[in-house]
Amino acid sequence: MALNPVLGKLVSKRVVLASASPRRQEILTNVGLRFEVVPSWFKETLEKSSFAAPYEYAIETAKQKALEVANRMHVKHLRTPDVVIGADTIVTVDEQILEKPVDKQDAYRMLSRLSGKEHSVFTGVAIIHCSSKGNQLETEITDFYEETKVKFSDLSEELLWEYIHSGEPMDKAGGYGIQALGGMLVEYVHGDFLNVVGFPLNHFCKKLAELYYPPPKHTVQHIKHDSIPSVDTFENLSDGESESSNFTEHKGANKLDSSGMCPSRPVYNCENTSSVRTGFTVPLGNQNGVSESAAKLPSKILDLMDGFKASKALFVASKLKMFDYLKNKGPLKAVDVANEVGTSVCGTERLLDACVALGLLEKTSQGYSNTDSANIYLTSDGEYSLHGYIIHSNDHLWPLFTNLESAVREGSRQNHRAFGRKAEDLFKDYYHSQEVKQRFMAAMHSIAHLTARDLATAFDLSQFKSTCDLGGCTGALAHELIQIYPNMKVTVFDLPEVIANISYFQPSEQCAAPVTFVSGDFFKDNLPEADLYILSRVLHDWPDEKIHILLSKISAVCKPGSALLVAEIVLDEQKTHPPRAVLQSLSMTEGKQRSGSEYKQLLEKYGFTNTQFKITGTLLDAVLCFKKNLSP
Ligand SMILES: Cc1cn([C@H]2C[C@H](O)[C@@H](COP(=O)(O)OP(=O)(O)OP(=O)(O)O)O2)c(=O)[nH]c1=O
Repeated sequence: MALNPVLGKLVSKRVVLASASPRRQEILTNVGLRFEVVPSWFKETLEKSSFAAPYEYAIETAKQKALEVANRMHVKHLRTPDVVIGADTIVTVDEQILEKPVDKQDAYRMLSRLSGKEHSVFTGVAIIHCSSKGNQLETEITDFYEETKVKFSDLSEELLWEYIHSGEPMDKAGGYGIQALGGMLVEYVHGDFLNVVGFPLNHFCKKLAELYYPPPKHTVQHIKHDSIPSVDTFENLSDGESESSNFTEHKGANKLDSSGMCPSRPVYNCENTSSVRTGFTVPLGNQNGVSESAAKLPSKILDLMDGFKASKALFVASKLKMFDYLKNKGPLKAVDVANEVGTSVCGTERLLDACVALGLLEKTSQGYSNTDSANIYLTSDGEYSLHGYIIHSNDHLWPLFTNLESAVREGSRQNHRAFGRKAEDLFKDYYHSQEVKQRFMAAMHSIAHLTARDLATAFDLSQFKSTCDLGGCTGALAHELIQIYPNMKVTVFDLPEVIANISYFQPSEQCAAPVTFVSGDFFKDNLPEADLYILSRVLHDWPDEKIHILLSKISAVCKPGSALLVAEIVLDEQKTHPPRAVLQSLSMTEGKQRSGSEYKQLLEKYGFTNTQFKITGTLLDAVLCFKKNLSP
């Protein structure tokens, strides 16, 4: 591939990306670059007014970020990298530099300044070549910047706040992410799209070409910033070494473009487009002082009012295994489904129609059949079956939520009202009644299996030789880890009652290395040795005293440099998003959901630093932190 010779120059080098930005990591990983991530501790506090131009500020910050990492690795960790890459992205509008917003108000201020205008996004990049002479670190610094112009549509107040509440703006310069929801705000992009996302890949490759393939001496005087070799000339570059032979073929740069990722189109307010259904009387006129806009259907509220009916329809159809019958025998008429399931024909027909209305089933003249999603997620043997979790929701969460009013009044869990027993007794029951035990494990397995790939790939975990998933239940995540990191030894540690029942959940095709299951209680027993510990959906469930016991134990067995991966839904700093986490809190377990800064603080208390977050926007986010190195 044409680009290989340039990036191939870095293959034999120890390359470090001095950035916590998941976007930068992704952009460089996508082109097959191998590197370690060591986020910089340099605080972005340079005096902006002391720079003649905004790009100078971005370049200097990038340089300082990279130098801090190079120095720290050299002095503290006694490991001198060959190349350290640092970057800094800023947005400028009306001669003002915008960095990441500090809170929602700040995001609001930034986005309202950008509304309806063109602005510039600058990324400064520093490539530092390091060497060690005696005890001294020697550096050679190359830097550059890239500018991209972006224009925003006019943004309504409502849209601005909806976007801010999505949580997306908070870790991004200018308060938006063009690669995700923020793409909807953008009218046009002039220049390198990836530069806006945080890393100007094209310019970076040209710089490498300049560094590693300097032009013949007699042409040096003709080289200017804007005439460095273009990417399509890279294939002609060769220095006689055959890099391509030891540089593995990799995927193309997956280069995002504004047309593919972020269609420029006007942003519509969904409330305005909701259709008026017949049967509703909507006061449209101005009678009785009711304005036209006040009389619009509040579709969100109406949906919430009906939400419980929809959930229960899904639960009951799942419990009666209707999706299983339809998968195996569909299309079926209501009477056939009723006969299979042993239910009334009229009740079954109503339930099937409700499932069609909810988009779970399809109805034709031949009868009812599953949608593709129903086959995958709703059948009990579907590839990513959520059946177990749906049954848990019906049998366990539904009765608890029925008592929500008492929970709010009393501030406590409602197990005694819902099940006639205290919470602890009930928890013990999970391991006494075989049926309840299987149900609970199936529920945990559903979510673990569905989220396993996202979690296993949220960070590059290839540096860890051994991993222990604490409370890893059926081993769904463990199996995925072995698929992705075949050299990793993975142990699942869970209660004996759980381990005794895992066989049903094991994949039919065994991986190259089997998962090891070890039984024990992570609050009481010794933990297996590992370089990486995982706590997935554990911390939010336990009170502070229990978390103290658990994290103290993990911290005690972790050697410096070992890591802990926490999988939870990370709340935004206001702790009101995403709704799934906030609604889960209502079940009033003794634990709680936490924001990013709360997780960081909690983990630091137990000696874990370098905390990195991967907000997946799906069911679980990932937090990776490392056990602090002892001072040299
Ligand atoms: C404008 C814009 C910025 N960004 C991101 C890129 C950068 O990650 C971030 C700007 O902050 P930076 O300070 O450049 O980088 P960072 O804090 O994320 O990581 P580090 O300092 O450790 O290198 O904003 C987007 O992801 N999309 C966008 O559209």
